[in-house]
Amino acid sequence: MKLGELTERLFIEGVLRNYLGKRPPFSRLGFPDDAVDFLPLAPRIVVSVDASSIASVKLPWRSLGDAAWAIATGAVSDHIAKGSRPAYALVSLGLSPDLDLSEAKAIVRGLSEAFNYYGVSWVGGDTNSSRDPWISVTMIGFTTAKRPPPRSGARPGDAVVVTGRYGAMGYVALRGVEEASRTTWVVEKTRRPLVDVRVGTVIALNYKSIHASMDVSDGLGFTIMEISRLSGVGFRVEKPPLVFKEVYELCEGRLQCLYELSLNGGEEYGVVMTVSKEGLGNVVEDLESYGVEYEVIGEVVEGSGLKLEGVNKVAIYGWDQFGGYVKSA
Ligand SMILES: Nc1ncnc2c1ncn2[C@@H]1O[C@H](COP(=O)(O)OP(=O)(O)O)[C@@H](O)[C@H]1O
Ligand SMILES: Cc1ncc(C[n+]2csc(CCOP(=O)(O)OP(=O)(O)O)c2C)c(N)n1
Ligand SMILES: [Mg+2]
Repeated sequence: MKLGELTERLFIEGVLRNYLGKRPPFSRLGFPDDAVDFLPLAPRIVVSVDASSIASVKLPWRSLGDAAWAIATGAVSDHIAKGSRPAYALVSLGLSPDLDLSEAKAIVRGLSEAFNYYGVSWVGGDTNSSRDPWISVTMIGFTTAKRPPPRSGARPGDAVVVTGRYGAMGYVALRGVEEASRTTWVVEKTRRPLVDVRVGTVIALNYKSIHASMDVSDGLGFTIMEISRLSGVGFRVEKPPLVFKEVYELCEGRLQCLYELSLNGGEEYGVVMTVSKEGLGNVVEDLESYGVEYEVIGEVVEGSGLKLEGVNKVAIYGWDQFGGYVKSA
C-alpha cells in the first residue's frame, strides 16, 4: 500500500503514534495535542534542529532505516558537543505519497531505534508530503554547565582532545562509494554512525576548563579548521586521532595515510575539544573512567590553520550540503 492511499491521518494514528515515547513527567500536553510541554531536567535548556533529505545520507549499503538512524544520530551529536543530555525529540517528516507503507515504517523504525539507543524520547512532530523524502529532528536537551563550550573559545596553550575513532568515512570520501561498498569493514563501520553520549557528561562536568568544543559531522579536519577560524587561533597536531584497526593495517604506520583517512570523511561523530593545561588531567581522568575513546592530538597555538607535524600538506575536504565534499585546506 502507498502512503497516498493510506492518508496522513491513518499514518499518524496507525503507525507513528506507536513509536512515541511516554509523556515526560508532569507534562500536561502530548500526542495528539498541538504542542508538548515538560519541566526542565537541568537549569539550562539546549535546543537544536538538524535535517537532511534521505537521499543525501543514503549510501548504497544503508537501508532506509539506517539512513533515518544516521539523521537522528546527527541531531544527538550537536548536543553532546555542548555538554547537553538530549532528552526529547520532535520529528518532521517529508514523505512522498508514492512511498510504500513498508518503506515509511522502515524510516520510522530506524528513527525510533536510534532514539531508544540514545535514551531520547520521541514526543511529537509533523508529517508532510514531499517528492524528495526528508527528516528534520528538533532536539531538546539539558545541561548543568553554566557555560556550554562554544566553537569560538579555543586559546593558545590549550590541549586538543579528540574523542571517537576515525577513518572509515575517510575511506569512502577518498576511494569512492564503489570501492567502499566492496570493503566489509568500511560498510560495517559506516552503516549506522554512533555518538558516545558519555562525552556530553564529561563536557558538562568540565565546562570550566573546556574552552571550545565542536562535534565532527562534516569531517575531523574541517571541524578543526572551523574552530581555528572562529577562535582566531592555529592548531599544531602531533599525532593522529584513534583510527579503526583496519586503518592502521592499511596505512602500515605511514603518517600521511593516517592523517588523510582520519581528517576526511564526516559522520564519524566524535568531539573536538580544546582544554586548558590545568584542566586536562581531570578531563582525561573522566574520559578514562567512563571508558570513552579519545586521543590528545596536539595543542592550540597563536596564528591560524592546521599544522600537521611530520607530514607534507594533507588535503582536507569537508562535507557541504550543497557542494558535497569541498576542499577546505
Ligand atoms: N536556516 C537557518 N536558519 C537559521 N540559522 C541557521 C540556519 N541554517 C544554519 N543556521 C545556523 O548556522 C550555524 C552553523 O550551522 P552548521 O555549520 O550547519 O552547523 P552543524 O554543522 O552543526 O549543522 C548554526 O548556528 C545554525 O544554527
Ligand atoms: C549518498 C551519500 N553521500 C555522502 C554522504 C556523506 N555525508 C552525508 S551528510 C554528511 C555530514 C553530516 O550531515 P549534516 O546534516 O551536514 O550534519 P550537520 O553538519 O548539519 O550536523 C556526510 C559526511 C552520505 N552519507 N551519503
Ligand atoms: Mg554540529
